[in-house]
Amino acid sequence: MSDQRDPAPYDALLLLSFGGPEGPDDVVPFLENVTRGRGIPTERLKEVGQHYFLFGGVSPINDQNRALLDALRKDFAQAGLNLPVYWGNRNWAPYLTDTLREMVTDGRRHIAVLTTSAYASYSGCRQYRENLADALSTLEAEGLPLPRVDKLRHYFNHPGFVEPMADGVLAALADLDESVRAGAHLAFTTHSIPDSAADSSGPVAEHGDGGAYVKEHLDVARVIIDRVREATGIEYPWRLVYQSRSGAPHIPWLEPDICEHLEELHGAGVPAVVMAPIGFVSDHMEVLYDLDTEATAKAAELGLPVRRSATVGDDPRFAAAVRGLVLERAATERGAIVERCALGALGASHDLCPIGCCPARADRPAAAGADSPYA
Ligand SMILES: CC1=C(CCC(=O)O)c2cc3nc(cc4[nH]c(cc5[nH]c(cc1n2)c(C)c5CCC(=O)O)c(CCC(=O)O)c4C)C(CCC(=O)O)=C3C
Ligand SMILES: [Fe+2]
Repeated sequence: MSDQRDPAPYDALLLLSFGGPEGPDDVVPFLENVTRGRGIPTERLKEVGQHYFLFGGVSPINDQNRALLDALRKDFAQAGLNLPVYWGNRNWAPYLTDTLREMVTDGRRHIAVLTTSAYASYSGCRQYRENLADALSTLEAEGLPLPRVDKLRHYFNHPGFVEPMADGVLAALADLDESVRAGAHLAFTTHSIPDSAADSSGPVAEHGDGGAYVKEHLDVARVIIDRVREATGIEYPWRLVYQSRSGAPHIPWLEPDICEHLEELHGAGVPAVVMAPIGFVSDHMEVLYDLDTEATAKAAELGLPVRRSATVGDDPRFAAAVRGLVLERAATERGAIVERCALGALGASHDLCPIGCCPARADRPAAAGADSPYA
């Protein structure tokens, strides 16, 4: 049994997130950062800009990350784990490169990285690894010592991620009127991605046709359905559906969209729906706009009662799970054999993305994987 407080070889944890605007003037430059070289239609960008302006130009994601940082620091302190926690983003301040520079200047040399993205996919994994490689190359050009960065495994099936979501679904069901509750459907939602990105997601050797992204979400949905059945005695009908599609209409993305799904359920006489955004770690703009605003308005128009279940956010069980992931990886790096907890059928995800995992459209270096040009 390894020491439950020994983070060696790690000397810091980096919380790596997406970033978001903090006021109206930030919205357009933020969207430019996000979409550089991605070929998203201008119409879609204007529309997404409007979603942000509707909320005063402020993305909820930054305060959610600040809350998660507090939760992590509190959890580490209570557990006697002495490991400083930093925060950097891909698309807005505090920028990843600036945070990594600060970490190196503070003497950090072996960094564990937690991304606010739980599942495998280009957008949820390799793109973060590409940004890590870009940041390392900037530090290298500045003549700074390079830290080693290790990305923690995907935690979609970690109990500290799934259990708070299962509780959230139970709470949302309990909030429905009794007259419709027993007939309700559960709609698990996640970010739509291009079919091509879904098919090539994760290590293909492990997941084969269809890729890891959809399989991982289905596995989480089944665990939650089981928990809900244990708690209520009801096996609720469910489906995995998608939201937040962008990209040109002629390119196939994962479907159906949540709004279409609500229409279909309503047409079939379903009396109520719980929308469970299992693809999101906190209440991102996609949750606040695409579900709480758009899909909720669609449901109101149909006269269909809906509830949206909570995301994990800064739940103390999630903070404890992050501590577990750091200690698990630290022990692995020290050569110890460790228990890797995971719910569902897929088992714990890999530590190191193998070559060809979530291939990109362009040949770009990515750090923290088997194909990393860095140590
Ligand atoms: C899988 C996935 C996650 C989950 C993994 C993770 O969390 O990283 C995620 C997260 C997020 N996506 C976010 C915002 C945006 N994503 C966009 C565009 C895109 N996302 C994609 C996928 C994903 N995105 C894809 C395939 C595109 C098309 C362009 C491309 O191929 O790259 C665009 C451009 C406009 C639009 O098209 O919507 C914006 C503004 C925010 C911040 C929200 C906030 O402010 O709270 C967060 C957390
Ligand atoms: Fe996105």
